[in-house]
Amino acid sequence: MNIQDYKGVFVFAQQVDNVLSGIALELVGKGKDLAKDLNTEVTAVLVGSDVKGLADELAEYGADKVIVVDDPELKEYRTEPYAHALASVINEFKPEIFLVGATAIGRDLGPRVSARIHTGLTADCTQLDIGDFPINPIPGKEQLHNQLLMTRPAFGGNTIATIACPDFRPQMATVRPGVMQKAPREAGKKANIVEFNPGFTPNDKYVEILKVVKAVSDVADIMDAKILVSGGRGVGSPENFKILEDLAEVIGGTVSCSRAVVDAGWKPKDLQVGQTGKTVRPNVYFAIGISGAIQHVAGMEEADIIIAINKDETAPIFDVADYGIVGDLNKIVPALTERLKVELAAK
Ligand SMILES: Cc1cc2nc3c(=O)[nH]c(=O)nc-3n(C[C@H](O)[C@H](O)[C@H](O)COP(=O)(O)OP(=O)(O)OC[C@H]3O[C@@H](n4cnc5c(N)ncnc54)[C@H](O)[C@@H]3O)c2cc1C
Repeated sequence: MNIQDYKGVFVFAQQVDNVLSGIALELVGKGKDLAKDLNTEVTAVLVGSDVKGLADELAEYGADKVIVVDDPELKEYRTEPYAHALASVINEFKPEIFLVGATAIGRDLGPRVSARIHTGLTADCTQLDIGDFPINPIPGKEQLHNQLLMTRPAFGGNTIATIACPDFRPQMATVRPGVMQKAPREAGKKANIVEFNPGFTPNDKYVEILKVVKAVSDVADIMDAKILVSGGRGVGSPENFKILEDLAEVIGGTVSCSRAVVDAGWKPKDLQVGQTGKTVRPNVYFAIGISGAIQHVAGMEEADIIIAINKDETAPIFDVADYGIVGDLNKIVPALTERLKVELAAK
C-alpha cells in the first residue's frame, strides 16, 4: 500500500427509506473541518436505491463531492451489498480518511469494510482531530504529521484513548451520533456528483428481507430536544418523576434520565443520556438527583447551559454545571416550577 496515493476525507452518508440520517450531516460537518486542516475536500458516499435526489442536501450541508452508488440491490440495508459498495468505493477512489456513523447500521458496516480493505478502525469515537503521531515525540521514533487522531472512551469510560492508524489507509472511524455538529445549511450550494456502480450480483449469500416491521416509539427523541429535564436515582421513584414532568411541561422541555433510572426500570432506555445512552446537546440541561458519573457526563457536557440540583455539594455534577443548587430536589423542583409558571404567565 502506498499511503501517498490516498487523498481526501470521505464520509458514509447513511440514509434510511431515502431520508438522510442526522449522522450523515454531522459527519459532513466534521469531515469539512478535517478536510480544511488537510487542505483537501470532503466527499459524501451515498448508497441506496433511487437516492441521487439526496445529493443536493449533502452539498448544502458542505459536501464538495458526492459519490452515488445506486442499485436496486441497495434498497434496504443489508450487510453484504452495502459492504461491497463501500469497499469498492474505497478501492476505486482511495480516500485518506473514511468516517461512518456509530449507528446500528454503521456498527455493522464499518468493521466489515475495514477488514475487507485491510485497514484499522477506531469504533465509537467522540473526538477527531488532525495532528502529530505519536502526540509527544519519542526519542528515536519518527513523528508523523497530519494523522487522524481518533479519541474514544475506553475501559468503561474510566479513561480516554487517542488512537491513530499510521501504517494503513484509509484511517477509519465510527463516530457517535449527536457528538459532531452539522454545518449551517447553504441553500443552493452544489457538489460535484459522481455516479459509481461496482456491480451487484444477487446471490444466495445475501440476506433476504421478507418483511420490515418499523419500531413505533411513543417517547420523544431526546437528541432533538432544546431543553432536557433529566432525573437520576436521587428522584427516588418512578412516580416522583411527576415533579420533573411538571417542570418540563412549564418550560417546554423533555424528560430524560441517567442509566441508574433505566436499570431500575423507572424509564425506558430511549431516554438514557450518557456513554451507553444518547449524546445530547440541548440549550439547557437540568441534572436533577444525578451524581455526575463520567459515563453520564460524556453524554451531556456539550449542553449550552447545565443546571444541577443535588443535595450533596461534593457531587461531581457540580464540576460541569453552569448553575448549581444544593438541596432537596423534592422542595426545589416544585418551587422552581411554580416560580417559572408565574414568570412565564407575566410575559
Ligand atoms: C460501562 C458503563 C457505562 C455506563 N453508561 C452510563 C450512561 O450511559 N449513562 C449514565 O447515566 N450512567 C452510565 N453508567 C453508570 C454511571 O457510572 C453511574 O452509575 C450512573 O450515572 C449513576 O446514576 P445517577 O447519577 O442517577 O445515580 P447516583 O450516582 O446514585 O446519584 C444519585 C444522586 O442523587 C442525589 N440525591 C439523592 N437524593 C436527593 C434529593 N432528595 N435531592 C437532591 N439530590 C439527591 C445524590 O446526592 C446523588 O448525587 C455507566 C457505567 C458503566 C460502567
